Amino acid sequence: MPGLRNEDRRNDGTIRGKDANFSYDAEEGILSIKGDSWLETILDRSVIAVIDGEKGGESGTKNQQILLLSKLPGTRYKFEDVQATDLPQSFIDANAISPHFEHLKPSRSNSRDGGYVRSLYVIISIGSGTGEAQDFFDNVVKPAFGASGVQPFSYYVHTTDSHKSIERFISAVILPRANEGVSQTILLLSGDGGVVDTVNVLLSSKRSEQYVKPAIGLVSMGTGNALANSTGLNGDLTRGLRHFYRGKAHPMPTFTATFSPDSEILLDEGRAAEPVAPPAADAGEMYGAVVCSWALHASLVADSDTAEYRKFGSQRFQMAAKELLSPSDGSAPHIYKGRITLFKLDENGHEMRQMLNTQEHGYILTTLVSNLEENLTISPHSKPLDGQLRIVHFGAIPSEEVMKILGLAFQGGAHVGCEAVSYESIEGFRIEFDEPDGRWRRVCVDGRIVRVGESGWVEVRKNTSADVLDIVVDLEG
Ligand SMILES: Nc1ncnc2c1ncn2[C@@H]1O[C@H](COP(=O)(O)OP(=O)(O)OP(=O)(O)O)[C@@H](O)[C@H]1O
Repeated sequence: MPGLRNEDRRNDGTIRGKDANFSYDAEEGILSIKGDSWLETILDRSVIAVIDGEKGGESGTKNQQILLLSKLPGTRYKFEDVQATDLPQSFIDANAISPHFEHLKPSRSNSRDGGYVRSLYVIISIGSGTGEAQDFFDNVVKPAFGASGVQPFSYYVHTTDSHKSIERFISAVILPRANEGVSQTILLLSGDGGVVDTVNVLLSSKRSEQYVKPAIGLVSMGTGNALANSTGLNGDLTRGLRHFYRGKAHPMPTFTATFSPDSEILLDEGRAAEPVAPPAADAGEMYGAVVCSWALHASLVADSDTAEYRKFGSQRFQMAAKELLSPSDGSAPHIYKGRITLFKLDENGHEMRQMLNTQEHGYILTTLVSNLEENLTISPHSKPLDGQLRIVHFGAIPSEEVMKILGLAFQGGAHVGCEAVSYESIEGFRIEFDEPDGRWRRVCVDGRIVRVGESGWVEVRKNTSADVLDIVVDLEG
């Protein structure tokens, strides 16, 4: 790498108490370690962070810690606090713990009554994905915190005990303190659901003048992990923990979906429902950070949200899509009917409305993120946290063509080049449904399903003024 002195990349030092020669390949992110009769390599992608010590003693030796994660067979991980001296400076720089992480260590100076003020929370969503969150906390997060000076007495752990658990915790603990002006950080071990629950509580509640946005770190434990996959949090081997140690807080883009009064959120695999709108209100609001869709996408998310389908992980979406496109009873795939109006800005920044010229639809989805799953690039032009709402739409086209388009979405988002697909940046949209059967009026807001009332409507807009939450991400990493 130009500009680097050789000793930045190559050093003699020690690791785990043994003499070693280090050489660091900054392009590949690989530290090669040569001992007497052994060799080891450490990938940046497996390093949560490096903590650099002070120079000490007459020799001027520098002590360092590498917080290292190794994947064991199956879903388990091993954390190691590797003690080293005189690591190459370029390796330290590429993996250094963020100065912002220091704020997570409590100090008496910000205490209220001589004790420590706890403003770090860990939420373990044990229902996420395939249920790895508790194990990851016990075997990785807790020891990594300990190794970096964040002791158990200085943070509060909340383990979920129901699907309402995160919402209740945010309402009862985080929101009141944010309204008192306390700066809080939450490490969330969950899928998108935990973030969306947090966004919904914060956006739907009254916030005081003193409100201080909480910051969340995300350890991705879900099935789709759209947020983690779209912000780069899943780009390493630490499930996002590396970003929590090395990143900075960035505003989290969100949108509001407003529904006509008799719309209901479906619960318990569609067997139960609760109204979106409070009683007597003329509309109900929900908030999202990922996606709002209708037609094929919403139907496949809804149909596949059963205990039976969930066993198949993210495969469940493709299985449900197949059934919708080629129903096993031999019937034709459904054509979704409704009027769609897009809200866009003209060149002077004024909002204008554009009605789609077809009232028959196959797919309509608007999103703030690039990837709905690791390999499903639904919006290839979206950049991490860019705050742009983008729409993907196609009309009623044959199932074979739909399959082809969906397949291209798994090839880096090539579907947006198809003639049948329209793809652009918008401020929002409105759908007025023309569907007598409630099954085809199901709308997906970040995985939750709303059945819009008959002849009802939904309006989605990105939130340009309400900025209620930060997310800790290392966008340069
Ligand atoms: N202890 C629990 N009991 C019942 N439900 C829970 C519990 N913990 C979490 N849940 C629920 O499980 C669901 C998990 O959602 P989450 O988004 O975290 O994971 P996912 O759906 O697997 O991933 P993704 O949204 O990224 O695809 C949420 O609805 C959450 O409220």
